[in-house]
Amino acid sequence: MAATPLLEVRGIDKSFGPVQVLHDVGMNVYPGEVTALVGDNGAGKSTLVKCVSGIYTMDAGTVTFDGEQVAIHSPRDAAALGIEVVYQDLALCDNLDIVQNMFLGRERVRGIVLDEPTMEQMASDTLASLSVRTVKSLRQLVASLSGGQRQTVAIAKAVLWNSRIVILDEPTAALGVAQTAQVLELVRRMADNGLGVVLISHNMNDVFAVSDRIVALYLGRTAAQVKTTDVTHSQIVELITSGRSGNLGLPPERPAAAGFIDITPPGAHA
Ligand SMILES: Nc1ncnc2c1ncn2[C@@H]1O[C@H](COP(=O)(O)OP(=O)(O)OP(=O)(O)O)[C@@H](O)[C@H]1O
Repeated sequence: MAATPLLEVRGIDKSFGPVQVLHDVGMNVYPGEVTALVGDNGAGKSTLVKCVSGIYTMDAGTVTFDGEQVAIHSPRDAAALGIEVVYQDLALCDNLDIVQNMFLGRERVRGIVLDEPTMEQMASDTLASLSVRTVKSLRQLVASLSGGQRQTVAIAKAVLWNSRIVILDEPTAALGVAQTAQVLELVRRMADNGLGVVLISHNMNDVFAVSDRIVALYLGRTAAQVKTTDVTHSQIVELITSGRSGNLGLPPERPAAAGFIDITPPGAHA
């Protein structure tokens, strides 16, 4: 596990008109780790991710990437840093095959024709790097894939672009037990390959099965950022539902009002 965050967001405020949705939000994402982003419906998870991925402009706050403060004004800025988001609807085209989907909008060309062999090789290498064995042919239409396979293609598509951080929005929400296990394995493997992975999830089993850290949002504020091994299911549920957990033993010098709480003892990140 890394000592230095790959992505560090601090003090993010975001309002829609008169309604402030994010208040002084902070989150660290470490390379080689899965950071679960949890919170009740409307807590601000999607809004935070949209700020980090350049879809929304934040009203205040800083983003540090790889130790340098950066400005993310558009999805293009985020992609240039290697931040990719896999949304719940997956945005795959049913009438295209796996390779076509993975390169959609970023096709490789040789001269005036598409460089199919290179794209196929890159798609194949990416799936192999993730140890994906569930896809039979790269030329299969996405329409013929199961939910888990579609999720796999969407994740591989995000990983393909020299990504450093991949943010997954509820990747197992529509999946059965076996497919959920496969996708969680994939999530773990991405982190093991050195990526910083952010997993938005309402499913505490998934969160505890695969994450290294948990960031809990409550009513648009960071209620806690903790190592997964330092907390229990019920403490996280308490944080999600009330914004506090009496059992967490938060240090008094870092009260909840600071908006960013990391109960990991200093030096224990490594
Ligand atoms: N474009 C928008 N305009 C106005 N309000 C918005 C907009 N997007 C989100 N909100 C509001 O911001 C708050 C946070 O929403 P957000 O979608 O970020 O929460 P979430 O934690 O992702 O929830 P869920 O788990 O239900 O997806 C909600 O009260 C929501 O109604």
